Amino acid sequence: MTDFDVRPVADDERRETLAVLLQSLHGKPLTDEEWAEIDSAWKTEGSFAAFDGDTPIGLAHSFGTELVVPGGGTIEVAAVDGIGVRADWTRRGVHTAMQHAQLAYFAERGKILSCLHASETTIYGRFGYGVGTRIRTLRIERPAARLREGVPVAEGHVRFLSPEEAVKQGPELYRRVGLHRPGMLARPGNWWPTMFNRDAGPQGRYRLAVHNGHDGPDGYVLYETVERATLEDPEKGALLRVRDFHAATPEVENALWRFLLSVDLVSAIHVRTRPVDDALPLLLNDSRHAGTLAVEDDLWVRLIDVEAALAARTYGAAAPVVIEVTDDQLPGNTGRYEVGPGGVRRSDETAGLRLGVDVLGMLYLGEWRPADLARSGRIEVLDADSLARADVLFPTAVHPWCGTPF
Ligand SMILES: CC(=O)SCCNC(=O)CCNC(=O)[C@H](O)C(C)(C)COP(=O)(O)OP(=O)(O)OC[C@H]1O[C@@H](n2cnc3c(N)ncnc32)[C@H](O)[C@@H]1OP(=O)(O)O
Repeated sequence: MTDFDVRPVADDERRETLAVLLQSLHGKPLTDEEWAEIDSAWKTEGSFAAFDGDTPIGLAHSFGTELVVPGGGTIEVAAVDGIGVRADWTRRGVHTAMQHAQLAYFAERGKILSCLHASETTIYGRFGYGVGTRIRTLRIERPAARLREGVPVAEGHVRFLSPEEAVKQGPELYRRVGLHRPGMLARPGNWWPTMFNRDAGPQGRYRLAVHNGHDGPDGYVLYETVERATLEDPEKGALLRVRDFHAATPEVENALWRFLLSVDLVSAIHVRTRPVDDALPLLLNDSRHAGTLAVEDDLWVRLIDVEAALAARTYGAAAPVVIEVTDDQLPGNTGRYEVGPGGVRRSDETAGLRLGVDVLGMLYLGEWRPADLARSGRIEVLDADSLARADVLFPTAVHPWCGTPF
């Protein structure tokens, strides 16, 4: 018997449930003006809230979008963009109840996968989520860092867009960049007012620098500068912090790095959300000018329909393996699957590897080598040759990367 209820969020409960989420993240409720900006974009589809009587005490919010899988195909997914429980209600099963309702809903609606960025790594594993992609945080020392001679740089020029132009042109810019890595997400219409316009729009702190090539805009970087001068060091240049950085080709990316490195009165550049295999250190005159501050978990992946998800991606050239998957929350996923370049099917054969659905989420986009997950006890190896084949089948040539905050 619980002393709270969990149910879908009604239209007229959107603002008060969002206030609970913001409070759980130590934010303030939105002003009328701020709410007006996102009102029509903050939908309720796939969102559940917990109530004590009529009072909201927790929210699990999501929106629908598409995700690129290895091989370049896209699948329909739910992006869980906000989970929070009021601090005086935590550790009483509120989140667990909202998760169960939300996962069951995703399964009923035929979602193949759900994904999220986690505030803490200890929260989501128990619900079947695993670390599907990671990010690398880079810090670049200026003014010493510059591009090496011979680095291929796209022809074109970089121009700022005004906040009004940025808000209008953001969606088209992202579309032109294209979804070119596993792990990238399409950004639906409601993503822009809630995530991008807030930073790049008229009240935002960020500048949008767009690279224009022969065929028009083909990359952009959204950044802010933070003053670092102090009484003791009045000449210290600002910190340039990158928020969103996308380019259609490596050459355009290099052109945008060249631009960032050229901004005057900047002592360091900080960029948190780069792919693990980001090429920047290799582009510089001295690779030590780009230090890696961290490699962290980024997109957490939860397979909702294991068979459909496995069938949607491609695999490396090796003979198939049979894996045995366990999923306590969505037991229909529990079973054995034969996985290989020729396709995926349910199987009655003996399994070579045994793993939980959370670990399958780690393998799914290609970020991890199965051998590393076996060494850490996450995969049970029943047949060593299956593990060797899985090491060829699952990892991708480039690291998967999301690149979209939500
Ligand atoms: C996608 C995103 O939005 S990421 C943002 C997530 N939200 C936040 O970080 C906001 C602040 N935190 C919160 O709102 C809450 O603490 C939540 C949502 C993380 C957890 O909500 P709760 O209602 O307390 O979770 P619930 O009571 O269902 O606990 C489930 C289990 O997870 C554990 N757990 C929950 N939160 C944490 C945590 N932060 N660290 C470690 N364990 C945790 C609980 O101990 C419990 O374990 P048990 O079943 O073995 O006792």
